[in-house]
Amino acid sequence: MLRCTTLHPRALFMHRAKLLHRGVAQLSHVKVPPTITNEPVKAFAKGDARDWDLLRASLLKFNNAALEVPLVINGKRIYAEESGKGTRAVVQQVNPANHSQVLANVTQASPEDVSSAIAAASDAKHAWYSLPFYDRAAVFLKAADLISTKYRYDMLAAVMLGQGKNVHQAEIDCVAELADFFRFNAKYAEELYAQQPTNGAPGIWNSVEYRPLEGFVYAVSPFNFTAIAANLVGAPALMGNTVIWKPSQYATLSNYLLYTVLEEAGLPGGVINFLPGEPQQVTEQLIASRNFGALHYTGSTEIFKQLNANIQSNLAAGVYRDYPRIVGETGGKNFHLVHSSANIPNAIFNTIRAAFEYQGQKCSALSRLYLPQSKSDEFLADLAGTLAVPDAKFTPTNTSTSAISGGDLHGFVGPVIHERSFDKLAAAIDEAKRDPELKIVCGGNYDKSKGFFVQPTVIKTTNPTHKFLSTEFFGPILTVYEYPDAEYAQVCKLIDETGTYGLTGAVFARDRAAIQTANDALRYSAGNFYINDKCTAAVVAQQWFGGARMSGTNDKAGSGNILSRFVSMRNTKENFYDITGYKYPSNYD
Ligand SMILES: NC(=O)c1ccc[n+]([C@@H]2O[C@H](COP(=O)([O-])OP(=O)(O)OC[C@H]3O[C@@H](n4cnc5c(N)ncnc54)[C@H](O)[C@@H]3O)[C@@H](O)[C@H]2O)c1
Ligand SMILES: N[C@@H](CCC=O)C(=O)O
Repeated sequence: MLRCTTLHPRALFMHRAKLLHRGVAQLSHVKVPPTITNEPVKAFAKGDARDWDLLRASLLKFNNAALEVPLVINGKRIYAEESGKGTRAVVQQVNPANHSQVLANVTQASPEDVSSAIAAASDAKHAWYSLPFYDRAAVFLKAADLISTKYRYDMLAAVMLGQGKNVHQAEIDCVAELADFFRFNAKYAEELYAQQPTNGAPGIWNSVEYRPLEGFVYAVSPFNFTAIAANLVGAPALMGNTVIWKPSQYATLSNYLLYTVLEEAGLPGGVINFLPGEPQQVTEQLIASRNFGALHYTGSTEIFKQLNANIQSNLAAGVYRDYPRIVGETGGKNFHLVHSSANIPNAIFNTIRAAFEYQGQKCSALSRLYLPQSKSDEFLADLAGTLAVPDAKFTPTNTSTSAISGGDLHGFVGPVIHERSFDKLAAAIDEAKRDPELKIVCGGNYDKSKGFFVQPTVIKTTNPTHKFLSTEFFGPILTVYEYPDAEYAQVCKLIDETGTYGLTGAVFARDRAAIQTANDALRYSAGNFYINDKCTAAVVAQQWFGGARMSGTNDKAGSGNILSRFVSMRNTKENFYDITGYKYPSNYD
């Protein structure tokens, strides 16, 4: 393996690419570091003064001035004011806890920029996939280390301010899960490449090459997890693909920071092209390209369905060279099922975390709860009582991120992401106040005067098929249905048949027969099923994540499986024996 560490990353990349064209020697079978393990989550407990100080310094940095965020195409930064390539709009990202604070002015891609990104992805392709795997993996392994060390507090601050997370939620996302994706993907890629044909014949050598897809990968990321954005771009790029990345307008600050970290880690220009822009316009243009090879999407179900339809229609019209791969993880209506044998305090605390941490804005968030009638009154009274303590109480001026610049960083809940979401949630709460089949157990307030705050709200319904039990609100609203204890098996069936999603779910019980009944009846109701644990917080490499039905293609982020969606295998057979005639033994005179 040739090492040349004194060159600038781009120069190093070009140098290595040239060597490859000349046939540089491969002198060892390099393995990914044996130390790969889950990144430890920092606690930010009361005594962790150094961590808090570093975090405050980073928060101040972003609080002081709005960042100008450019497009990055072929490694070149393009700002709105540059002339010569069409007109470009600018969109602002604001702090959802304080919507008068602008955090970033984000340049939006013009149609000419989209064309340039397609060309850049195509131009960078050969040199990138020709690099030894060791070199591609090194970029992502180094980026993971930069995130967990040098840029840890900046990443946390960007996510807390821009995406409305408290420090714990930011830690498990933009540090731990993000670093885990980059590190474990390298390990899984190595395992995938090692898979070779196992049978052979004398004189024959078979091998399989895991080619990147021939076209570019289009990555569309959601606002809620920076780690997911990292995996959406990182998984295909690691496998030798080039990527065009359209980040969410509500997460651009942290996403751009991630891009710059990847650059510092040695990512060559053109491999990942950072392309914020008007979603529909950018997408229509990209998926109309003959070079479109795959969609790697995470976001809402309706948009994914529409993208599927548009891609299939282009396919039928003969637009593409290949059948595009479509990998998408989408919405959920996740459940907790509590059996009468459950440890009730455990179920209550897990329910609060699953429904209300990060304001219910996780695809995995709990939003429907099924309680046995015998335990329901006790459960709901304790739940409401726990939510009423000052920490979790709805007071917009002292919730965690609402007062970030003022210094109160220790709350449990924060704002929802934007006004559209706030309005939708407020309308749902108002509807609950009017609907005779619904009763608000606790919560029910909202306020957008300063930030987009919705109080954690628990709503009881008497109707087992009420639309509140099947609609994804993506916010801190939990709907509860009380079932007769004797109808446990029927309620499993009810859960399975309510709604269109199949993402996450949990059963709480001590009785093993009850656990088994749920396990069996809910086999297709959740791609991630939990027993006596909350339905959120899957960890890379531990709980492989994703759901089926209308929750996505279930390719399992955090596992090696997803990498196989971004390669197209080529089998090579080499024959060491020459033949001396064309006839077979059976062809005799
Ligand atoms: N299953 C999972 O792993 C998972 C993980 C995170 C989020 N989600 C889901 O994501 C949703 C919340 O995230 P969000 O609010 O960012 O979702 P969203 O659907 O509003 O946006 C997702 C992405 O799609 C883009 N987009 C919007 N309109 C588009 C269009 N017409 N064409 C192409 N792209 C378009 C957005 O700009 C963004 O980049 C929820 O439904 C949640 O369940 C799922
Ligand atoms: N790993 C996260 C993914 C959340 C998606 O939005 C979880 O399982 O809660």
